[in-house]
Amino acid sequence: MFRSVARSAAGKHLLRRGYATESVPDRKVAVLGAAGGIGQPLALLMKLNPLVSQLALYDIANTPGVAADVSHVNTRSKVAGYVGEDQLKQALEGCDVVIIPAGVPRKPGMTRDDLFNINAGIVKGLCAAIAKYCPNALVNMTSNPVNSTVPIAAEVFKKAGTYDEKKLFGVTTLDVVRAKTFYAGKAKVNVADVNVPVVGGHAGITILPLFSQATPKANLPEEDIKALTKRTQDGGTEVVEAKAGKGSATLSMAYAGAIFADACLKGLNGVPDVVECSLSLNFPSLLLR
Ligand SMILES: NC(=O)C1=CN([C@@H]2O[C@H](COP(=O)(O)OP(=O)(O)OC[C@H]3O[C@@H](n4cnc5c(N)ncnc54)[C@H](O)[C@@H]3O)[C@@H](O)[C@H]2O)C=CC1
Ligand SMILES: O=C([O-])CC(=O)C(=O)O
Repeated sequence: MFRSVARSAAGKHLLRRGYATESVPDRKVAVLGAAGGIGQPLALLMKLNPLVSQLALYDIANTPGVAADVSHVNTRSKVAGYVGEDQLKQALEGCDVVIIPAGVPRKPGMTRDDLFNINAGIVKGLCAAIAKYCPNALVNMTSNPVNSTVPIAAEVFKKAGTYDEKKLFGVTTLDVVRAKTFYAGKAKVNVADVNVPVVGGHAGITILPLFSQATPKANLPEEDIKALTKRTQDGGTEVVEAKAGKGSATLSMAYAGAIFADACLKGLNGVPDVVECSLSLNFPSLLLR
């Protein structure tokens, strides 16, 4: 299991498109788990994205209120809230991108793997519905443990005959966001100029920030690189402990999820050279090594 780079398959004839609403195609995005700690700010950020024309907010509870609230923001997309399994079909039909932050977050003392029993079942059910109602959508898996929920989704899609490895992503953008922030602080460079590729998975030592490839170059000493690597790997735990039982990262995760979804939409729209790290099962032969 390792991380791949999501690239747009841009045809030569496709123009780089900006954000002018008149020129961008219609795109439907669904957020599953939209009433949660990540779901709500993510819904707002996707409402602010001019590449989205329809925004479907699905949860097992509380989405009518979230949808009514977000729908008043004066941006392009039309917002609809869907609540309960009976409305999942409507939420998913016609989707181009489905973002899944549904499931329980961890508390201090837990690992992401401790969430497996509950979240595996949630993700399995949602992916079965995706296979049925929007089999061509890009799926941005956010629910933890991402290292396991992505393979679960892949198996559900394989069983349904809809699996496309290029369309299933484990959202690891928060590791990139953290690596960029921590590196900029240590290297004393403008964070807006920083790029740090992060490969691997999304738990502990499977998170591999490549500070040797970071730009702008800073020639940090080995001990600084080690400390930055550890802080990036432990970033989720840092937030879980600071929240002291009230959940895990939500705001920074919503930001990261919105960045990754925006990259997906740009890729679908044919924008060239869109590059974001994500967990992918694209190269299964590497799993055997
Ligand atoms: N990939 C990453 O980098 C990160 C992943 N996470 C993960 O994201 C997940 C969500 O975290 P939070 O939003 O903080 O949790 P939360 O508990 O605040 O929200 C989760 C939402 O999922 C909903 N939900 C539960 N079962 C559902 C189902 N069957 N269908 C649709 N919605 C359902 C709940 O009603 C709730 O509104 C957790 O598993 C957490 O570990 C959190 C931070 C970063
Ligand atoms: O640590 C957690 O449980 C949530 C998460 O994945 C992160 O913040 O990276």
